Amino acid sequence: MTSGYFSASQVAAHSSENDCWVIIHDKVYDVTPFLNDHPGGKKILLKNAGTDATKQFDAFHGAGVLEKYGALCIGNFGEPPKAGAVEAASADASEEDDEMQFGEMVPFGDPSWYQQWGSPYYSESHRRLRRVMRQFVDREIMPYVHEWDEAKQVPMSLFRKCAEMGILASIAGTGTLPTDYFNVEDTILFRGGDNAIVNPANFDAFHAFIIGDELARCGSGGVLWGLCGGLGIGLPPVIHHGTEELKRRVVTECLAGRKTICLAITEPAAGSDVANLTTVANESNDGYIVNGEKKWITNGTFADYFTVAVRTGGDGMNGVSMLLVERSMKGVSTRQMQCSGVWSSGTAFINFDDVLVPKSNLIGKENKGFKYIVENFNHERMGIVTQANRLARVCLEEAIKYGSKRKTFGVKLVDHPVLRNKLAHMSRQVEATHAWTENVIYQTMHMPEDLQMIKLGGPIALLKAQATQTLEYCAREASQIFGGLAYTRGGQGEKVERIYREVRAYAIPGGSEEIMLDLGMRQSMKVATMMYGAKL
Ligand code: HEM
Repeated sequence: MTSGYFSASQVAAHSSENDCWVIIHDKVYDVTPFLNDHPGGKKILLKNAGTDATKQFDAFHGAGVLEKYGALCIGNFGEPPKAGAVEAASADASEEDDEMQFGEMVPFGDPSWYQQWGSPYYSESHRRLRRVMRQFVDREIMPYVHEWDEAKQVPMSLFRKCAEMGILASIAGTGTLPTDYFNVEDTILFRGGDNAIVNPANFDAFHAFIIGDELARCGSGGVLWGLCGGLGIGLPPVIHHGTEELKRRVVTECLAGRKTICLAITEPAAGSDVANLTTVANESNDGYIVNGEKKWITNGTFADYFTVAVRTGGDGMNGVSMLLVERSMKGVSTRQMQCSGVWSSGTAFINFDDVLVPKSNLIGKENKGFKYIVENFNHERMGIVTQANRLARVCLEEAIKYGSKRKTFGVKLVDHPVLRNKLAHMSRQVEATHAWTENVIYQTMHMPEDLQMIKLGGPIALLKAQATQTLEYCAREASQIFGGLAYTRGGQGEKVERIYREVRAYAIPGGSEEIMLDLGMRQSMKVATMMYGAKL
């Protein structure tokens, strides 16, 4: 893009098939090389050639299109700014960090603390972080999501960019930063001590929440699972229980975005019933010989490392261990599964065929694997809650934006009471889920860890069900509002169509809604009687 300025008459002079310019949102685009490729056709562009086509453009396109086709932009429309105006504008921008207002101000399109509501949870560093994360997602992720989804993979370059930001360390860090395994000074978010966007010494669970929430604005469970689905659940067991050698090698490489890891527990027959898994690791002189199959393994198609639940002992949960299997080991094979959603996350079927794994790849102690798996459940479920509720919010935001421009029978969609009723039900659920999430996050920061396992397990299970049912509701209602546009891939209904297909990828893994609801109540009843003395 150039920074030149063009007047209306200059643009009007370019209105032929060989030389076609249009003005959209005060920018000038030379669409000549794009005429034959325009999905809406050549004619419609020529009809608007040389004019300000903002209104027509907005009627047919989603917000990300201009970002994606930025190369067509040749300059600005109108008069160049007067001297001094640029400095004044940048002074305003630097003050923005302190502002209570941030985002597009679509009602309920962002959490309430973005819209001038007070909150005890957030300070200046949280406000700085949301701004930087938003820029990152808008530039580096949002324009490419559809492409990655169709290609069924996220590029490795995204992992490296997220590592440079410091995002990978935040995802793997279960509420704190694993600073022993990456250099904070190499990251954009955490370098510079007191002058950092977030001083690593002050990093808290709300910073991690903002990172997850802002990432999920991309509107793709595939990208989110692709980036976080292995790292957030496969790496913590290594960080917490791996040998120093494993940590130095594996954790460091994964946090640098050079290698990827996944968690392999679920099996074709046992499903997620860990106590009944059948993948075996038999001890031999040289290590363990692993045989078995794993299914629905997120990131399994591309991961370099597999944190695998294996049977090393007798039946039940006390015979389960965790082993780090490496793709480079002979006998490991993976194939992509064809799923209804989260396409770019690399869901895999995995075969282990006489894989020899050295003893040094044992994670923690033999037959203690079940404990290590359960330990990370709360963290995993809070990650799902964060993503699911933001995806629900994306559906709401998209529906409000689309409903505010689309007219039927001469009336905007949002002016039909029946439509507003849908938006109202979406809004109240998203806001309630967000407030409950913040409350639980606050508890994770102030409650001793051993108590968290007991007291928060039930509420977090219920919260997971709350978030995924909110997502299901919002995806459905947004699809109804978008009509045919949410029934086709790409275009204006792109996010809603994709999210609708991805609902099950949130409602089932990490504990299905049915199990979460039952566990949530059972656990809460137990805590009430045993810890608070309720006479039930
Ligand atoms: C820089 C200029 C433009 C670019 C880069 C562009 C790009 C695109 C893209 C990528 C699509 C596919 C759907 C989507 O991803 O949203 C599309 C569809 C379309 N565009 Fe454009 N477009 C431009 C200008 C215009 C203008 C000025 C009009 C005038 C009305 C127009 C009318 C349409 C129509 C009617 C469709 C089909 C919508 C549908 O399938 O529902 N486009 N355009």
